[in-house]
Amino acid sequence: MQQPIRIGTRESQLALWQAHRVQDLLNAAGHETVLVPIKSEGDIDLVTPLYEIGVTGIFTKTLDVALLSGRIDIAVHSLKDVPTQMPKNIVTGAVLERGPVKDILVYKDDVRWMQQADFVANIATSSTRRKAQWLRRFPQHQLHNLRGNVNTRLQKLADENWNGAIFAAAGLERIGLRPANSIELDWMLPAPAQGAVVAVCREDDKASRHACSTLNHAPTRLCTHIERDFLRALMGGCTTPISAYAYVTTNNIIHFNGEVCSPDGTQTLTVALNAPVADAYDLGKTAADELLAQGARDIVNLSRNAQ
Ligand SMILES: NCc1[nH]cc(CCC(=O)O)c1CC(=O)O
Repeated sequence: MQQPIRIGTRESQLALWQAHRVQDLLNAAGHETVLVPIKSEGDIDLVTPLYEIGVTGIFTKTLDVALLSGRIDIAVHSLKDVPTQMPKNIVTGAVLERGPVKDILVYKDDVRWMQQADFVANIATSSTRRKAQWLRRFPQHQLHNLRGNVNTRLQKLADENWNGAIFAAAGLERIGLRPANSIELDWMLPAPAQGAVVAVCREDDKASRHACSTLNHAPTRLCTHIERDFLRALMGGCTTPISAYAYVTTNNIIHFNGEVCSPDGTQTLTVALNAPVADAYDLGKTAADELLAQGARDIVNLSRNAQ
């Protein structure tokens, strides 16, 4: 008898939702599955050599270790948390159809202050990308750090005397926690691969890779590939304000928007390109080359020095 496919997930509510989604899709395709929640960090023996072979992502490391050691067969991640360089021997099994892509502001009371040029709002986010774009638009505002999973962050916002906090719409909507007091930040360019979920497999595990392949959404995979290529080429550690969004229109054209920003929001370079789907695979790289030719390296280095 075949063993059920073991799907590894972190234990946060959002991570569990995403892993259940992968499980439902695999079950619908006729596979037996079991969820394996894995405590992140600390409670697992992280063997040094695994880091040396490139397991680096702070959010994804623990699951990748479990995958490489054979404890699970598939690991489910938010693709935006996955380092652009995948660990050795780990490959993409499927990128699911993308959910909501944009960032939202969850606010207290109201947001009339957004129209008041002299109002000093207190806004919480730990993302350098969100900080930079917010300061570019509202240079007088005060920004505050806000860490933890989305549940923790919502609670902190309720407890603190802030005017609002920034979240990915996908994270809150998936678990049904997007408050009525929230607005989409349509002017904010999202993080590369925001709103996309990936299932990764061991490279040599043909059965799991084959099972995953039916879950793959080709347009999402291509768009997020382009966005992540852009990020990789600009290299950008995870602390650099780099944003990217690619989407397909009905005439099979991919539209790409990318941006690199200084941490204080005063310097920005943007690029907008499009190409037919069939020719778009290297669009992210092309876009990054365009920004590098405009001096993007200097802006990226500002983030390095700011850390
Ligand atoms: N950085 C943490 C993280 N990773 C993925 C999501 C949400 C889901 C997604 O963007 O795909 C979040 C929360 C957030 O950014 O508010």
